[in-house]
Amino acid sequence: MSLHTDELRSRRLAALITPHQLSEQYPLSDTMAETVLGARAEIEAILTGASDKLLVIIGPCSIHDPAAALAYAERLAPLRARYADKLCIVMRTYFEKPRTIVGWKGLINDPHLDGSFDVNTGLGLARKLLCDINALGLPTATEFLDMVTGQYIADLISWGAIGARTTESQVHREMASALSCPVGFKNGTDGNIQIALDAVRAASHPHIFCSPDKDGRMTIYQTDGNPYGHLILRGGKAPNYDEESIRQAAEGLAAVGLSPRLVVDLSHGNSQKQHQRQLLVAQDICRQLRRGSRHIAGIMAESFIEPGRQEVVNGKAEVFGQSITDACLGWTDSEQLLEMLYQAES
Ligand SMILES: O=C[C@H](O)[C@H](O)COP(=O)(O)O
Ligand SMILES: C=C(OP(=O)(O)O)C(=O)O
Repeated sequence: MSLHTDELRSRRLAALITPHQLSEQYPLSDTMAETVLGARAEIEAILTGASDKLLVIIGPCSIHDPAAALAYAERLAPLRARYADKLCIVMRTYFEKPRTIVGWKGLINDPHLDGSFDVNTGLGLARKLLCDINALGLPTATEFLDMVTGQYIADLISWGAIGARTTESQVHREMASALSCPVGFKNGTDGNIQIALDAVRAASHPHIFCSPDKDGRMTIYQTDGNPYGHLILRGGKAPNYDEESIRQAAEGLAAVGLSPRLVVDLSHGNSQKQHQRQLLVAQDICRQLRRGSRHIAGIMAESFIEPGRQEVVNGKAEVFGQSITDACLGWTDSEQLLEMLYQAES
């Protein structure tokens, strides 16, 4: 055969480590597994309404520096314990970023921040960090964006998200139907909630899903369906955290036989990407909680050690503990946010 008709626009860079090889390097210990299984059960009870606790998914927009993320986790872990009677605090550990057009796609894709795309190193850094954080007794949350890389870390994740840009994607719904953790679906970037309601329903069904197995063999999986899919209101062209928007969304869930309990993202479209506005959104949510709202199962916040964001220059992020993607609340505001949520919970 002398003529080639495919692989004309791609070239091999390197072989990918297998999930099994990576988990041999960074194994899931019994302590970590207890953190994961305990948090998943807690979150499931919150989503069904069996528990009155508030789920709080909080942490950086993206992880770019494992040392800074671990320093943040070491601050957050004692607060998870302190507020455990009313809040279920889970750290955002986002390693894959969906981009509106192009941009840095996260620690797994480009761990050195310089376009060298050392994916095997990125996977190792991500898995090691998840082990370290779960070993602190702090559960972790992530967005599942890539169809392959989830297999390397899913055993260490207590809560998953499908993002606004992929909620309508059939393969992401199929992946969610297979995941062992509860999975939230964001409304669309334009504010469309219907696609997320459809996604929760689709993911609750069994599917045939093709994915690499833990040894990297392409495999046909039969999924069971995920009974803990739920809606995340993240705003769109306009915010959707107000009482009326939440009531309408809950009605939409109930109308199709789903639990009318949902998560509100304080950031993204709900804060119109102004990080400080997350506190204003939180005040409104606290007011709704004090008035006895049964629809708000949880919130998500973007928070790091330093407030705001920074640009990466020549592959370097100068400020320790500051986001390189969306701007985040700083630590002092994050502490205030958690105290405010705790006080609002009856
Ligand atoms: O949460 C992060 C961003 O909002 C998301 O990745 C999109 O980013 P972009 O619009 O800067 O590409
Ligand atoms: C990308 C994110 O959110 P969204 O999908 O809502 O834009 C995120 O939470 O990091």
